Order: sequence, then C-alpha cells, then structure tokens
Amino acid sequence: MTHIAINITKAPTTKDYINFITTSDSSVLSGFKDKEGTFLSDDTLDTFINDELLHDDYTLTQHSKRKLLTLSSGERKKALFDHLLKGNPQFLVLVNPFDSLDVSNVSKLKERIISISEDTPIVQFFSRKDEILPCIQYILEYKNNAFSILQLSEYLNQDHDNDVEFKDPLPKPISKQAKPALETLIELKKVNVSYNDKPILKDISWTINQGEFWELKGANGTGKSTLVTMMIGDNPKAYGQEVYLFGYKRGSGEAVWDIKRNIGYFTPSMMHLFKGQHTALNMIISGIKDSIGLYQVPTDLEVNLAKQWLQLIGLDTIKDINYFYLSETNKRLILICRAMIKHPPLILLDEPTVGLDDKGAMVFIRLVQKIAKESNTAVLYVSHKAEPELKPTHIFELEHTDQGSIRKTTSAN
Ligand SMILES: Nc1ncnc2c1ncn2[C@@H]1O[C@H](COP(=O)(O)OP(=O)(O)OP(=O)(O)O)[C@@H](O)[C@H]1O
Repeated sequence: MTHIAINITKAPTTKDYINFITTSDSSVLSGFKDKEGTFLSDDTLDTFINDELLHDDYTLTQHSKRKLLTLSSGERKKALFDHLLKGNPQFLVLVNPFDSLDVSNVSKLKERIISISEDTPIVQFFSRKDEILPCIQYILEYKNNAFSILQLSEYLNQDHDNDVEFKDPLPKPISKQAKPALETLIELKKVNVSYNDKPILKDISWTINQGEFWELKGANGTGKSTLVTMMIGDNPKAYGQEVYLFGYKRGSGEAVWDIKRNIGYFTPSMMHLFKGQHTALNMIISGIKDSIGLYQVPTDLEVNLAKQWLQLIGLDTIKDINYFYLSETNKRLILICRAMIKHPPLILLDEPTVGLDDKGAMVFIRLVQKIAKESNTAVLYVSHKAEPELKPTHIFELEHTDQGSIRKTTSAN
C-alpha cells in the first residue's frame, strides 16, 4: 500500500495535486489511478456546517443532537472522521489533519489513521514536517513546472530553511495616547460558564496587565474559545459576572467597540476578510483606521510609519504589490503589523501559525517575540502546537474537571 504526503504551503492547489495523483502513470501512484478520494479537511467541515445552517441537515451530529458550530474543534474533527469512514473511502485525503487538536487527540487520530492505512491509501497534505505520518513513504513535489516524487528520506534531507531575523527596532506608535495607559487590561474574578447545565468553566480568575506575554493552553474542549470570546466582548455569558475589560465592567452600558478597539485580534480564519485589491503598504496603513483596505488619503506620517513596519519584516521592496498575491506567511506578517501599527493595549493571537510551514511559523513567532519584548502591548497567544521559539512570560492552562475546567498551576519557562 502506497501513502504519500504533499507540502500544502507550496503551489499548486490541492485539486491540482489530486488530479495528478489520480491520472498519473507512475507505478508509485498506481493505487490511486482513476480512484476517488474522500477529503478530511476544513472545507469539508464547512460544507457540513453550511448544510446545518441552511438546510437543517444534522448528518454529523445526529447522535449528539448538538449543532456543529457549538462543538469544539476536536469534537468537530472526530464527528467528520467518523462519518467519512462509514463510506469506505477508495483513498483518504487528509488536509492538515492535526491542526487544532491537542496532544492526546493528535495521538488518537494518528493511531486511527495508521490502522486505516493498512488497507486504504493515504494522501496527506501537511505544513509542518513533524506532522508527517509514520506510514508515509513518498513526497510529491511541484518544482520547475513539473511534478516529482521523492522518497521521504530524500525530502527530509533537503535543506529547506534559512534563517530570518528582525534587526530593526519595533516602530513606535503614531501618537502619544491622550489618556494614561491602563495598567490592568483584563480581570476575571471567579467566572463560571455552563452550556445547557453542563459546566464548562469553574471559578476562573485571571488578570492580564499591560505588557505581559501570556499563552493560553488546554486540551480540546476545556473552554479556551469560551474564555477568549468573553475577553473580546463577544460572549453574553460574561454579563452578571465579574468580568472587567479595559476599565469597563462587562454589562455596565459599554459598547462592544469600547472593548474591541483595545485589541488587535488575529486568527487564520479571518484571512478571508482581506480579499480586496489593496497594496501591502495600504493594508498596514488601514490598521490605523481599523478599516479593511484604505478609503482615505493617508498622511505622510502614516505612510512613513507603515513603511517602517514593512522594512522591519523585510518587505519594503514589495510595498506596492497587491496583498492578495503575497505568500501566506507574508500575508500574516502584514496583518500582525496592521494590528500593531496603533500599539493596541492587547494583541490576541488565536492559533496563528495553523497552516504555515516550519519556516513561516518560525518567522511569525519571532515577530511575536519581538513585539512582546519591545512594546507595552500585552500579548495573548492561544495554541495547541508547541512552538519551540515561543517564550511567554506567563501561562494560563485550563484543566478539565467534572465541575468545569479550572486553572492548572503552570509556570512559564
Ligand atoms: N454555544 C454552545 N452550546 C453548547 N456547548 C458549547 C457551546 N460553545 C461551546 N460549547 C462546549 O463548551 C466546551 C468548551 O468549548 P470551547 O470551544 O470553548 O473549547 P476549546 O478549549 O476552545 O476547544 P478546542 O481546543 O477544541 O477549540 C466544549 O465541550 C463545547 O462543546
């Protein structure tokens, strides 16, 4: 049985690769010839979510009677996998299968896939090398306008990554704030959350102060997203509890914008919001006005500041290139600069490296480290993937109990 892997961060599209695999005359790919693949991917999941929303079709959750959108990432992936396997796929296409899964769910899914791989061919699209499945024998690459098949060992021995450093200092904010900066940004006191009588969070107390660098950790379903939505003013469960956000007690008549303007937020799923025809430079400038794209003529000061950010990330030579055509890594670096140009009190990064390759993730993390070190902006980083270069000063870890998740005592390195 042949199993192959493909680096998803390299062009062309997944569809082009699968077309090649199913039509190629290569003897290595004979197990895929004229077969139809079954996709375990976020796109497949989105189709089921749309079917729920638009057609009340609850195929994936009919046993649990829950909506897909209310399941945590790990729970959704498991529901999809269980459903797809019932159809006895001719071959399985796994698109970044371990994204958003905690360590224990990664190893459970890995075991399951390995057992399936005994009689079902696998195509794995990956972005991080350490996620390549142990059953993979070959890597399919597209280089110099042609597909080529390499032995896995040959691929791993290639020299992929060269080093990147951000040498310039972090650009300063455009103007001094009129009000003195808040020392305590977020304070939760003994917060409890439950859904349909199921306890999710139990007695959670947490204070985030100016300039601190936090990582929020916890297994799938422990309530990280629930906590994050409370902090960005998006969760009504915060009302009536002691939740203080940027000087406002939640539910004291504040507008949601009073909270959101303090936060530079980034998660990969928001990339689709930025599809307009805007230059790299204008994308960064638009962060000053919090608009998507630029609709006012910027001042010279604003243009110069955005150029400094581009220079910091080594993209000053492509300032006039359409953002849409940049690499995934460069797009994300630009969105972080866009979020940071105003030096907001807090930037919140929710699984920001999902979908990036090893080098992209390394570069991204280095920029985050630099921001945490050289600015007064507090950083809150939410993730499952252990990033070797991520060095938060504080860790908030959730631990599941029958009464809801509690804070586990964890200290940063
Ligand atoms: N609107 C809702 N209705 C019912 N249950 C919900 C709702 N939102 C979340 N939950 C449940 O609350 C629990 C915590 O979910 P949450 O998404 O906050 O966890 P998480 O730690 O972010 O998980 P993951 O790492 O998998 O993304 C899960 O069991 C989830 O199913």
